[in-house]
Amino acid sequence: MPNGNDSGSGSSSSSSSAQHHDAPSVGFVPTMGALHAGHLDLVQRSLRENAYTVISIFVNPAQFAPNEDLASYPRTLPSDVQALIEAEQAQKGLGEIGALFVPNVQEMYPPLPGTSTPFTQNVQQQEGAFVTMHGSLASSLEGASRPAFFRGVATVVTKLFHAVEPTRVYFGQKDIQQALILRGMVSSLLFGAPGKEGFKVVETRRDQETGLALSSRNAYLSDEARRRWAPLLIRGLEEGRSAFDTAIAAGESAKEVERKVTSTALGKIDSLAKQAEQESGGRVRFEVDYVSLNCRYTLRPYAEAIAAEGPAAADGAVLSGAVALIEGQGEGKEARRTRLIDNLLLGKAEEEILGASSER
Ligand SMILES: Nc1ncnc2c1ncn2[C@@H]1O[C@H](COP(=O)(O)OP(=O)(O)OP(=O)(O)O)[C@@H](O)[C@H]1O
Ligand SMILES: CC(C)(CO)[C@@H](O)C(=O)[O-]
Ligand code: BAL
Repeated sequence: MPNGNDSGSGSSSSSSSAQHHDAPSVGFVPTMGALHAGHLDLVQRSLRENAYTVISIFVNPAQFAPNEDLASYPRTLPSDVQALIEAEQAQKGLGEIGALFVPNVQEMYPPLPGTSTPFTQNVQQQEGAFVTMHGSLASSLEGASRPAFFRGVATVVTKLFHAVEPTRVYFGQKDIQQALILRGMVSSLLFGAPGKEGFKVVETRRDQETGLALSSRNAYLSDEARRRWAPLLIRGLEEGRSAFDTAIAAGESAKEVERKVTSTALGKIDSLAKQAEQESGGRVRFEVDYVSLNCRYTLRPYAEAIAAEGPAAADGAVLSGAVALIEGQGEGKEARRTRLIDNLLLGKAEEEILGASSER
């Protein structure tokens, strides 16, 4: 058991009425379960930096559109619990798991007093309070493809932060837009727990052999698609990163940098997609949703952001992409569609977002 002192590595400057100076620190890792090594990196980091770590597992219906995969989302609670026990046992520091919070829908979306209306995914029929981020951070990229997604995420995370009152919170770089929005929300809504300094973004954990970003939804992929074809997105982004470094070193204009980076990444993705389609005999195909180079602060398109915000926005950027991998199931069976997202933090973005001193 911790001795009641903050075992954190450096005390947070984010004290608030909810965070007494002598109270033990609480790290919080919100998840939707189906835990993998990426989630466990967040848990391990929290265990190292806090006296107590709280993990939540809640498949939040508000962030799924009615046509999305709420019903089929992987739910693996017994093995999740086992993975957390093992992560805690492997932990050498002082921190321990204080709680695993597994609420149900009724608890997270209680009917308003005097009513009994249950939660509905139909946004027009919803009752109660919901949190919406305005501006380019939320309307671009995933926000453009999944219009109710970030409203659902910001709402549930607000409720979770209220329930847990964490000192520090841990989110993955894999969902970079989510992390930047929630960091912005904490600042915009004057959250005390966590405070601004307590918001941590942890580097994306990848498959060692293929570089594929670990993701609960990878469970939808066949073994072959996961090994051979899904890594196409990160291959494309890596080519885009090289193009960024070359274009910046050559002093190209922001518009040229943006054009070269996105066209290089897209070119690589297209050629690998054609190869996948040919070599799989048409069983695997890809649809590109977006490949985009964006400002590391606002997620506005790179050149537009530099024109509006000045040259400081030029020294780094977020290069991200989303593709659907579609696997035919054989005769008479429906094709299975898996949405993959990934990103690279270019130039100064990496250090600024992940933190110079963080153990990655
Ligand atoms: N590969 C990864 N590396 C680091 N963090 C990750 C990784 N994958 C997910 N996370 C982070 O774990 C937290 C919980 O994510 P979530 O439970 O949605 O898992 P997921 O793998 O992202 O699932 P999905 O497939 O639905 O996107 C989020 O902060 C997310 O960014
Ligand atoms: C942050 C989150 C737990 C909110 O449901 C979810 O979007 C996730 O797991 O990334
Ligand atoms: N990891 C983000 C959760 C989602 O895509 O629904």
